[in-house]
Amino acid sequence: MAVYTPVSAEVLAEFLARYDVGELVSAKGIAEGVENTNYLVDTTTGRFILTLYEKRVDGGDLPYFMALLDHLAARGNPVPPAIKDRSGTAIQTLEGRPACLIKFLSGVSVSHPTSAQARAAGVAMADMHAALADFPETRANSMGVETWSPLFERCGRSLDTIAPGLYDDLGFAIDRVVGAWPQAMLDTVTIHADLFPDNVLMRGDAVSGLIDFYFACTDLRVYDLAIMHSAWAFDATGAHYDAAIGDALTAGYEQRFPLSSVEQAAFPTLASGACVRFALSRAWDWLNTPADALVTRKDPLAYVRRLSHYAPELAKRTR
Ligand SMILES: Nc1ncnc2c1ncn2[C@@H]1O[C@H](COP(=O)(O)OP(=O)(O)O)[C@@H](O)[C@H]1O
Ligand SMILES: N[C@@H](CCOP(=O)(O)O)C(=O)O
Repeated sequence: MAVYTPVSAEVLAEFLARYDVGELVSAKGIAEGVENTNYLVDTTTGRFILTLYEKRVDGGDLPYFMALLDHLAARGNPVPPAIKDRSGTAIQTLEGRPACLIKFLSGVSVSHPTSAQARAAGVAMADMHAALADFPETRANSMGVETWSPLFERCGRSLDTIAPGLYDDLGFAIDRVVGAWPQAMLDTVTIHADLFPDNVLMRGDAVSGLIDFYFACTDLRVYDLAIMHSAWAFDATGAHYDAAIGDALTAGYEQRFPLSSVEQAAFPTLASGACVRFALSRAWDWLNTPADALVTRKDPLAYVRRLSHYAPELAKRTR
């Protein structure tokens, strides 16, 4: 579930009165998602998403995210900008939380993408990177390479309660990946940094929406592709790589941004970095979310296992 902050019909109707969006017809909490509270809101003029930003999104970052969405939407990318109220304000406060009313995009996120869908998603990422070439704002990656060792140490030996030996194995992988990180050799641009299948809406084989930009930041362009590749091209256990999906995704991306030999050589390190980054954030959540919480915890080991594909030399230390 992802309704951390309840909003009553009365409070929502009053909130919507700030906008030219008609009157409230219905509102339902959206179960998908883990970070924020999301409601599907129907009014007499249309459908919207109401998002209340919970603890992981810093309200101070919202102007950056909203400027990014406006920039992409203005260039024809299928992203949902925030709706502005009558005074031109997009970022509001509701029930003590930062909140935005957001354009609803049709489509569904697919659990098991086909090659055609993976290819279309790769094209959509490339289109997004092209459109962001002249986006002037920057934001440091809050889950970037320099944050991994500190987060790892904060998890500490408790990692071994997730799987025996995980502290040593993940520590070994982090040292190797951080030591090989190709920061200075590659383009740094604005990236999505979390373009998992659940953040891509599709209608058939066409991408109808890219959502959830709340990790967007300034980082290596091909790292964004590596994150996407690691998220799309494996089964849920992380043990089985699907080359058809991985290849289709990359081929779609390369229609616009063919990978240079330097980028190709760096790709396994970038993808291993993605494995480390998501293994760590999932492990932190695993250790800090009560087992009976309403949020479904995501399996950190599914990301540790992916390392065996990208970095076989680390495989003997990972499971
Ligand atoms: N603009 C949108 N249009 C349509 N559906 C959306 C939109 N934004 C979010 N959703 C729906 O809400 C769900 C959760 O959104 P998401 O941004 O991924 O939440 P979280 O940040 O909590 O992970 C998505 O899986 C999707 O079903
Ligand atoms: N994609 C991340 C978690 C971030 O959750 P999201 O619902 O905001 O995409 C993961 O799978 O670990």
